Amino acid sequence: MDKLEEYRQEIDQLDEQIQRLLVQRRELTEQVGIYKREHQIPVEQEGREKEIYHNIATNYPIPVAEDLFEIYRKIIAVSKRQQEDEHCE
Ligand SMILES: O=C(O)C(=O)C[C@]1(C(=O)O)C=C[C@@H](O)C=C1
Repeated sequence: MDKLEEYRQEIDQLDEQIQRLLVQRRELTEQVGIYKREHQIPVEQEGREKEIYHNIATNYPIPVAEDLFEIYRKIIAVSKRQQEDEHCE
């Protein structure tokens, strides 16, 4: 097997783990959404989002942290949309 194929197999394995974790995260944020609805708490929690970005900035050097910020902006946007949709049900 050539080297490129080997790299891609490794990427596939990592992607499986990432997807599994993202689905677990999604299930949790769904529960958070239900809790917020029951307790009339707004979906968007700016302070919590800042904490998440702060944790990333603390754990990774700038170029890596910036890439992670970009990915997390999307993850959090999707989880807020999911919670907003639950709010409408
Ligand atoms: O912590 C929350 O309140 C969540 O709903 C989770 C989450 C996230 O996806 O991490 C989503 C929306 C909030 O604005 C902040 C964080």
